[in-house]
Amino acid sequence: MKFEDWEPLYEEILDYFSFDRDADEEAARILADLLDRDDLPALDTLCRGRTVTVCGNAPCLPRQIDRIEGTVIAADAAAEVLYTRGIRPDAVFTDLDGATDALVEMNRQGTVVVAHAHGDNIPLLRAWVPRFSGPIVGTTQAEPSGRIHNFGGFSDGDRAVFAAHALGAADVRLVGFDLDDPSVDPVKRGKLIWARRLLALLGHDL
Ligand SMILES: Nc1ncnc2c1ncn2[C@@H]1O[C@H](COP(=O)(O)OP(=O)(O)OP(=O)(O)O)[C@@H](O)[C@H]1O
Ligand SMILES: Nc1nc2c(c(=O)[nH]1)N=C(CO)CN2
Ligand SMILES: [Mg+2]
Repeated sequence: MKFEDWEPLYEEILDYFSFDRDADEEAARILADLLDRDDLPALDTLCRGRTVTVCGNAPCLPRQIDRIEGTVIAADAAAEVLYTRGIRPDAVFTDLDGATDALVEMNRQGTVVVAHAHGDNIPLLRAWVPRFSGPIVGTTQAEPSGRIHNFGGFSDGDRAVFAAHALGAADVRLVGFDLDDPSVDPVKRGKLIWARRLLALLGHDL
């Protein structure tokens, strides 16, 4: 999605959650300074013309693992659910609130980390980004610039789906998405409401 098409949705999201655009922009600048590389070509190769399965972290994910096909992209903590079951994801979209040493190890083995900067994760960016030795791509939900990309989408899972489409995946499948999950807290509930609206724009009706 082009930023000019994303920006009105982004403004609505900022308003909905009372997030601060200046803080998001500051986070993007900090991430740009922390990164010495842009492994977008690796992420592009994983997606372009391929079947891509994006794994969300709903409680149903373990039961749906047998539906995974093609390139495996995990949304944040879904990566560990997969890894502990013998699947190392090809890429992980994360704002680093679910980051662990296991993600550093997956990245060392070749998993592309797609690290997202926003106004509420600046300390996490500083703590984790320097630890990744493998392929890494930086994203923002604000205006993209240089090596900091914006494919559209908001939460880790829907950003992964937006990126797969933007990078020319032939088919994008979703597993581990339960947008009516009653076990989530109110902020997460809001994020899942937005996920449903955003994913519908790409033809994923969940
Ligand atoms: N029922 C669900 N509970 C949690 N995540 C879900 C669910 N359904 C889909 N997802 C997707 O899986 C992603 C990763 O989930 P995780 O529990 O790791 O969340 P998170 O890192 O706290 O999310 P975020 O940082 O995006 O708020 C979410 O961002 C969301 O897009
Ligand atoms: N400012 C801000 N932006 C976000 C946040 C958040 O908590 N704060 N959570 C997100 C979910 O991945 C995505 N973007
Ligand atoms: Mg997260």
